[in-house]
Amino acid sequence: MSSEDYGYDYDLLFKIVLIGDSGVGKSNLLSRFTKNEFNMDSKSTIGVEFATRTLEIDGKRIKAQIWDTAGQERYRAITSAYYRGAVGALIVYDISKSSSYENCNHWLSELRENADDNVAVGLIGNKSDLAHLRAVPTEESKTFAQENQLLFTETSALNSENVDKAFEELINTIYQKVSKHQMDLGDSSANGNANGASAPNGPTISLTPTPNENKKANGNNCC
Ligand SMILES: Nc1nc2c(ncn2[C@@H]2O[C@H](COP(=O)(O)OP(=O)(O)OP(=O)(O)O)[C@@H](O)[C@H]2O)c(=O)[nH]1
Repeated sequence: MSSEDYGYDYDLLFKIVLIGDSGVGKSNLLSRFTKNEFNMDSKSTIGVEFATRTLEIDGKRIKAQIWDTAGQERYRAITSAYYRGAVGALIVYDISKSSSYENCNHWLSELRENADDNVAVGLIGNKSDLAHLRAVPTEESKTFAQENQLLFTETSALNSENVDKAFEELINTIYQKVSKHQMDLGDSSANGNANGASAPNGPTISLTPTPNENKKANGNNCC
């Protein structure tokens, strides 16, 4: 039976989390990728939000469910629930703010402590349109990414530069990990939960499919 027979509109669901300091542009990267929207006056995220976009790889419909939360410490009482079931993460900093880059070490440690060992991770230097205010050299971030086995892209949520590329590279990497895991298991888990990815007609790990595409999950409704 195919997943369509079960009434699902995707074959695999990947939970991806966005992390990074407040104001680096996480919410705008999410809205640019999922809705092609940008908001110059966006307010700090309160609670947790998510939005989805479905892509096709190898003829399979991959639904990326991307979670966004506030970078501010005072809103961050949800850490372990936020990371639970994530198969990918993007650590975002602002290329014009060196403190946001220096804090990437903290975000990487928090991710490693809370997420699955197999989680695929990308580093994003956002606001590349602010080249005249650049405070973080590209080469420095590239080296940091290589040393920590992270994908690396500089993006602009404002003018869309590399936003699709950054998300698609991460989703592709997750997909390769899932495919490899299935091959290692002789494909016996074709509907299964390689690295925590959930398939509609396989066992659901920590994420259940949602009926609505874009949801807000504030406070008690969250996680
Ligand atoms: N120039 C420029 N500004 C951006 C870009 N992305 C986001 N911004 C602006 O940066 C500010 C913060 O953006 P948000 O997307 O709310 O940042 P955030 O990381 O979600 O912030 P928190 O929710 O507080 O964690 C807003 O004024 C955005 O308009 C970008 O690529 N270029």
